[in-house]
Amino acid sequence: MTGELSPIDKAKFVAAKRAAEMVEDGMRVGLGTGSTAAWLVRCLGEMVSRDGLKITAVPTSSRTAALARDVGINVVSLDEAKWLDMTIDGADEFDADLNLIKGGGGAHLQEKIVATASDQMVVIADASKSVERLGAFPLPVEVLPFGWQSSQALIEETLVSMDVMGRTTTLRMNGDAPFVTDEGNYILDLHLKRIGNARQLALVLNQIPGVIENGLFIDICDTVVIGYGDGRVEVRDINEGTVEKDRLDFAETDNLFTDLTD
Ligand SMILES: O=C[C@H](O)[C@H](O)[C@H](O)COP(=O)(O)O
Repeated sequence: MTGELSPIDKAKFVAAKRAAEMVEDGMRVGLGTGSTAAWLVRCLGEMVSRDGLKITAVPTSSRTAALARDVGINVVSLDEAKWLDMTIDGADEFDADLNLIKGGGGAHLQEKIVATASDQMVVIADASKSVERLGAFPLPVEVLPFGWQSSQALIEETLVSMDVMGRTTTLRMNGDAPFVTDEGNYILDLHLKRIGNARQLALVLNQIPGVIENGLFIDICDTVVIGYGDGRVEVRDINEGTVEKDRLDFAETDNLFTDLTD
């Protein structure tokens, strides 16, 4: 029962459930990665099996693909789908302009490709992801394993030249070995504290040899659905501002997803 969920899980769940309502029959939908996106996949799976919703989905990671198949969603590659009506994904941070940091789960490369191949990107997040200025969450940068230390040195030089507050970078680990992305690359996490000019940093980082993609999503997200621990949901649109506030009818919900793990 959702009543047994922690407030943070309930917040993620209600955001995902509200976003799932935006999906219409026949849509081609990009499915994000992470604990919040996993709730969405479960919600959509329920709508497919219970209500006969017909969608074609493009997952943004092997984890999401496995979960989507598991819950009965029709999964295709992005090249098969070609273009998507909507992508729904989580985020590690979002600011007032709906710019994002993503990649906490190391999936931001596929996520950015899928989101930018979509008419609309909807982010689902609990309220703790809302920030005034991006950067408290370490910025993930996917790098080629070949010469990754040279790429790291160049990234650190770039941070100094841009006068960024924090300049520490760390190789993401998975136990004793480097964390490896779905594409076989490494992740460097940039501990910046506060990013002054996120737009410029996003462009500059991607110029560095060996850098595949950074986790800044600038001007990509259209809508954020924010969930709260008491079941409230808020919807913010990039053009119209807050379009829905304090909706509480998600407070008591179905007996769904008790065993969700990500
Ligand atoms: O690489 C992972 C993704 O960008 C996630 O969407 C992001 O880290 C948010 O994940 P979660 O919903 O688990 O906080």
